[in-house]
Amino acid sequence: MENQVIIFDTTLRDGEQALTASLSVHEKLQIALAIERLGVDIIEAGFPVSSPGDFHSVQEIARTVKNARVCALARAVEADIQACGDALSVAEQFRIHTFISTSDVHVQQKLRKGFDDVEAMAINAIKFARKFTDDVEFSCEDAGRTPIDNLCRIVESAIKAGATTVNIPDTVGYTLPNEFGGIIQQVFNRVPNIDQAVISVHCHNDLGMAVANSMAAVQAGARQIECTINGIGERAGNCSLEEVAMIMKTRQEFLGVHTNINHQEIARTSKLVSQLCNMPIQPNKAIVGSNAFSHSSGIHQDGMLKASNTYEIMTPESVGIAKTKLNLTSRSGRHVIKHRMESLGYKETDYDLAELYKDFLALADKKGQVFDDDLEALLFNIQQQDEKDFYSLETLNVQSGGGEFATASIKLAVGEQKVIEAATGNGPVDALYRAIKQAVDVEFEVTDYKISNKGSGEDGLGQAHLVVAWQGRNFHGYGLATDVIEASGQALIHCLNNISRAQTIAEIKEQKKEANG
Ligand SMILES: CC(=O)SCCNC(=O)CCNC(=O)[C@H](O)C(C)(C)COP(=O)(O)OP(=O)(O)OC[C@H]1O[C@@H](n2cnc3c(N)ncnc32)[C@H](O)[C@@H]1OP(=O)(O)O
Ligand SMILES: CC(C)C(=O)C(=O)O
Repeated sequence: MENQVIIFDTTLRDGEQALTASLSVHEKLQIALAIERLGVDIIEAGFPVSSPGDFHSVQEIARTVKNARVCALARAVEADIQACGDALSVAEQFRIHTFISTSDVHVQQKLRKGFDDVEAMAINAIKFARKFTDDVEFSCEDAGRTPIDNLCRIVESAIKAGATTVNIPDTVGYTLPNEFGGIIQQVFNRVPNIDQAVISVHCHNDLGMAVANSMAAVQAGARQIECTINGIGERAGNCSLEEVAMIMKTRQEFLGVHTNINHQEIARTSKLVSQLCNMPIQPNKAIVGSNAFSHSSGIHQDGMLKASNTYEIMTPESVGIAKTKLNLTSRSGRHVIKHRMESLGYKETDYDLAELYKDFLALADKKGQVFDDDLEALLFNIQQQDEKDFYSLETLNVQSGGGEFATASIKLAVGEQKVIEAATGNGPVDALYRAIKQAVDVEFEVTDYKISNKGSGEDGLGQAHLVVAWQGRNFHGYGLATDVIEASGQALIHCLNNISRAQTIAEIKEQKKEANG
């Protein structure tokens, strides 16, 4: 049996059906070109009869894409097939994909026909499509719920009528992997002319089994998987392309099959589709989620530092992601802290690991993830332990709401002095930050500001995270208070104190250098 699995991408057809905003022709072309670069074999570009816009984009994609075969979808209706033929004829080679439902519920309730009528429509549609191209795919919609005798009967008739690919969709994501694999197996065992067509599968993810069902089908002999980037598609989506591609790469020895996918293109194709389709990717999504190659707990991080294959079955580089991330959290251990300090340029003799780790845990318990800048700030704090904070916010008054601008007045302790300032801004935080900037002699720039809540209900606290840039370095600060404006003020003061400590350390280093000649 052929061991290449054909990857049929339907991001622009089934994926596009689930979008809330329509994609322009230019955006669809951009996606098609990225998918072509990814190395898919077939691109299903749309449903030309559905609108002039879709007809035009299918035509543009068919005209432009050269390294993948372009395909378009049609009901078992001649006008739909004619529209596919017209849109695709600009390409040298193309595929027409026609379909009709075969399950009892669809045939009786939706199409309001008998199975014999449906079979006749399928045969007619396939024969008509063959007038435009010799590459015709036929799908038995809702095959997963179709009585097996009917399924085998229509597959045989479709192949006899000229279908070169026959697709068995689990349209509503209903089957279990061994059940779906069993259906494919039975089709192979019972359809006499099965060797004259490629058997394809198209699984939906309503019960989260689209990928597992597709892989079970491949193990039963299917040689085409229909899938989408990031698994987008009707309802809970389709089988995710990046997942099946990486399963077949990572478990190649076990499965004995391969694809033509350029795996290193996966991450950037996924980002492009997510951005253009306005469909964010969940952080824990396999392969392309922002957490897919991040490790957060001490035991895992220690393992990763000793040998990355302890916790990674594939490398981030293999899918085009720059590198593994080791997140510093209160579940991290000493090994990763030491490693991170090394990467920040500190030798073990520059600090006391036990002391730094104690402070790190206290901070991580309070704020969740600890960043490199926080870690350095902790070190500065330890080195300057006897010195109290240079800046502290003593009082704060902010007025905002309704008017054109907000005002803030503050009393700030700056070393031994008390400084009073007031400023206006386009919002309360802007006014407050302007007042603080006036009170301190530091040229900083806020580069990131995030507010989140800790806890819920009346006891909930506002937590502000801030990154400010000063002299080419980033300083991170946070503030926690019941009032989000106060939390924002504390976060900036925290950054300023970290800058002040960095300044002092730099001065001490400079003095030492001068003293040593
Ligand atoms: C499982 C899938 O994802 S299938 C693909 C789904 N994609 C789409 O539907 C997107 C594009 N669709 C459209 O633009 C429109 O639905 C069109 C142009 C196809 C049809 O529009 P309309 O003519 O207004 O019909 P409408 O969508 O309301 O109803 C569908 C009709 O097609 C029939 N139909 C559904 N599937 C098929 C099929 N495979 N073959 C033949 N007829 C079908 C239905 O029975 C219904 O017919 P009826 O009008 O006699 O009751
Ligand atoms: C048209 C077919 C392939 C389909 O989208 C489905 O059954 O989900």
